Amino acid sequence: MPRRTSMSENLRVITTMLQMAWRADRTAAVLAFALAALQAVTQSAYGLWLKFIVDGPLAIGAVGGVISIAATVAIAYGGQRAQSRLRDHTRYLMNGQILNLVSAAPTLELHENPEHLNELYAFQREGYQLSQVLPRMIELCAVTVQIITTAVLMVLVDPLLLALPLFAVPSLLITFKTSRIFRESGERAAEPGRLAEHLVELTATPGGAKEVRLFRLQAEMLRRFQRAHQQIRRFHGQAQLQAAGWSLAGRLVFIAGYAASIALVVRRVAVGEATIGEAALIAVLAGQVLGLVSGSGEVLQLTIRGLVAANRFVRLQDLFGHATHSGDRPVPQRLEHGISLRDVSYQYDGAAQPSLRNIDLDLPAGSTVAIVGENGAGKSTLVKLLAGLYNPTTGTITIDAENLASIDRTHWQDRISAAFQDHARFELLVREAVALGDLENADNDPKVLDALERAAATDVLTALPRGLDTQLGSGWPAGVDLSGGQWQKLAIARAMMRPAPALLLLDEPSAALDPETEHQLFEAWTNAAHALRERAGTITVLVSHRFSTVRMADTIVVLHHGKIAEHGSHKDLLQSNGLYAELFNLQAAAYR
Ligand SMILES: Nc1ncnc2c1ncn2[C@@H]1O[C@H](COP(=O)(O)OP(=O)(O)OP(=O)(O)O)[C@@H](O)[C@H]1O
Repeated sequence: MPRRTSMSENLRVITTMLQMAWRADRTAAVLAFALAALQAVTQSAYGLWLKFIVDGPLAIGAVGGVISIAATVAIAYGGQRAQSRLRDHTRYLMNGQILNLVSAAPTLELHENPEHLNELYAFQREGYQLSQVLPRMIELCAVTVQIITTAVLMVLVDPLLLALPLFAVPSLLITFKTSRIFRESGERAAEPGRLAEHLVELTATPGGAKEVRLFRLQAEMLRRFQRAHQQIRRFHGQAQLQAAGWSLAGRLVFIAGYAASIALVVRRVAVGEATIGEAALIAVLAGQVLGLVSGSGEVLQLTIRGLVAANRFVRLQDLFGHATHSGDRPVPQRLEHGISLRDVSYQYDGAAQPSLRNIDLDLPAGSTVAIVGENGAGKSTLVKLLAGLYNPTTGTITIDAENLASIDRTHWQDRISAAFQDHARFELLVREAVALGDLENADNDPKVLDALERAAATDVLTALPRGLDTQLGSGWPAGVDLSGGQWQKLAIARAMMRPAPALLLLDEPSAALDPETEHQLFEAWTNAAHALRERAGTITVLVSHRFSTVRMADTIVVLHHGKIAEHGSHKDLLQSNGLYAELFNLQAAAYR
């Protein structure tokens, strides 16, 4: 449900936007506000200028006329340029801030909370309105300046003329009415609009395009697209007709007031109480009043819409800003003892029951640990807890006796390397996609090649047209797409970039590879981990469903419904003849 914002929240939003403008481009911000105010004054002064020319005291001549017009045009043009520069710079600054905030949060909880996701989604859709807030606020200031100067000039001629704006009030109210008509028609057109967008996307993306061709769906897609568009046009057409009727009625009321004002001034000129110049002044001002009153309504509405988006931005800032706080204790350079979990449970936000319960586990420094268990047993959740991507709901995780909750989370994550089954596909150059695993070595080709080798991914490289310089992703010029397994090998290579992490997490990173390759990879990693035992005390954690690989680990942890069913070496677990022995024998029998 949309929540109401308080006055102090609105004030904070406005201050944030003004600070943002100042930081984005202070010259453009000052110019935009100053020139808008100047433009408002010159517009009102135009009538005054006309009066003095008609009544004679002002003789500016042709040169003076040209200079005044040129100055007016320069002010208007300069103001527009400053506003659009300010809008662009603020938008970049804000998008950068959102990206920074969202990715700076060390845990994933906010990314999985539906309420926060809706907030983020709505912001992404409305974000463009944010760039309208400042220009609208500037316009609002300008309109206010113009209303005041216009009112002062009118009072000077005849205080009765102040009644004219009252005739413009129906037009102002009608602006609110018509914008409601358009908003409602927009809401009704949203569903066919989304459908039309979805149909275009389906035919344009490789996955959809394949099926559209094979099932010969082109004509059907076009028919559905046209039907959706007819609906959209009908909604918009009805709204436009209704709005036009209302606007006409409002204008007729104003025209009656306008005619009465002119008649009033003409009568005063006839009886010698006013000059012809004053009549010209009122004709100009009265014409501007309608534009001012109905225009300020429109600007006000756009400002409100922009402020709603700005409010969301401030809330996201609070939400993600708050989530970035973590402890400040350092991570030991070398793991001496290892990682311990004591009575750790984890329940996802909104989940009916915990995904992990009362986990007690020691991962000694320098060891290799395999985690096995059926789908949904809690393996990935355990991996993410170790990575500090979630905080345990209860219980503690300690790193060499230091509680993970008091360790600086970003430093801990700097000391981890990881590869996941649902890895990211970075559509960059191959070199960059791998080197992201250790930005300090982004330009170090020998390190990138070494990481590719340790990921058994050199075959991916040799098949690519430009080696490390190949652009990934077929949607980019000269870009190439890779198979699922090849993408996975690059993700593993990324994890291999950090030479001596404290923790190497491998969550089914080789599920798309054949069992033989996975076996060889884990064998190499186990040897490397043992070699690193003295230097870094690296703990290697592997999640896999393949028992031929898992058996190599020093410790195997068997998870069952979120609990540790048993743990120990392959030999010990086979001897104890529990769940592990049962699963191992089942898989071995299937391979025989
Ligand atoms: N983001 C989430 N929100 C809510 N529940 C989740 C979330 N992620 C996982 N779960 C639930 O937590 C439980 C453990 O999931 P987890 O991904 O850790 O299992 P897993 O052992 O890695 O499974 P798999 O072998 O299928 O990858 C499951 O019941 C799952 O439905």
